Amino acid sequence: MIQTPFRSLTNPTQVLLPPSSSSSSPSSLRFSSTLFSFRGFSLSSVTPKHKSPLLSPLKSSMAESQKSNAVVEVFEKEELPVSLAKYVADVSNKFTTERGAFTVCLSGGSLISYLRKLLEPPYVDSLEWSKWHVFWVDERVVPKTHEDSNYKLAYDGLLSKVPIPAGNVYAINDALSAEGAAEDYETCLRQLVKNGVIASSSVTGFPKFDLMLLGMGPDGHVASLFPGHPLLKENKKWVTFIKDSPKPPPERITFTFPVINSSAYTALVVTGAGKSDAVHSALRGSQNSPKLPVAMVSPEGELKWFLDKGAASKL
Ligand SMILES: O=C1O[C@H](COP(=O)(O)O)[C@@H](O)[C@H](O)[C@H]1O
Repeated sequence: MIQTPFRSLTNPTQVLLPPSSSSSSPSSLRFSSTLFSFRGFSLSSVTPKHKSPLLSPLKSSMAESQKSNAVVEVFEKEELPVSLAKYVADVSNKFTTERGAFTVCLSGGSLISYLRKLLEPPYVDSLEWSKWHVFWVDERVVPKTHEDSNYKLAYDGLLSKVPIPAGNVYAINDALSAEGAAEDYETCLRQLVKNGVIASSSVTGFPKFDLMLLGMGPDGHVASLFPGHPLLKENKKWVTFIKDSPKPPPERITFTFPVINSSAYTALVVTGAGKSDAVHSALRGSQNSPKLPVAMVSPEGELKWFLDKGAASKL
């Protein structure tokens, strides 16, 4: 399937962060005081709600790793979940219409609470939930009933409240070891690619999920891919495991970067001043500084950052 640019993701209440115009950046970015565009994808209807220092051109460039198909938006606290719900709904509508299925990957942590507006009108009644197929970007190797389970978090906060068929929710097998659960999950994904539920990237050969919803830890980790960990270099497996996660619980399974970076649409949802250093490093860091995992998110499709003012405070 050929992906066409998706053009209905604007919201007139957001502040945009301009990429640098000086540039050792590989991107072909244009910036004016209220809009910037990527590969001709122009956010021309965006009107900033308030004037922000972020709107003045900055000298530094976007980190080399962040491709030109990235959009960064900074939201007022209450507006982030509103805009995120619209974004998810737009991507869902695109894929349910085009191919009769929507494959979406969830992270754990704070992300789930930012999806809360999907549970309200118009989305709760209008989305084609029966066509959703839900996966986890990463999961902790604990029983599904455990407080640390990303499945439980998503089930309690979202999945139990919408009519997604149980068979379309792909939780890990929590009876297996970390290694076994990762293998089992990859086998499941391979089967779903074979029968056409999950698309396949013609560029990378890895599964191409319709939407990847990522969070980020204060240390810059995404999924369960932590700074300096050898798993950052995994380039063959689709799903792998970690037994020494610096953030508890220690045993987890996680998508690898080739899978994360093959997705059609990716949202990186990052809030709080405690994450501002990592955000700065990813978006403004010099090409010579060590790359945080979040800076390695560089998808084949479109990447959109959803930041609050705290997370954006050092940009
Ligand atoms: O451990 C994890 O942390 C990250 C970030 O969580 P947050 O609460 O700081 O947003 C999350 O994206 C990941 O899925 C989770 O397993």
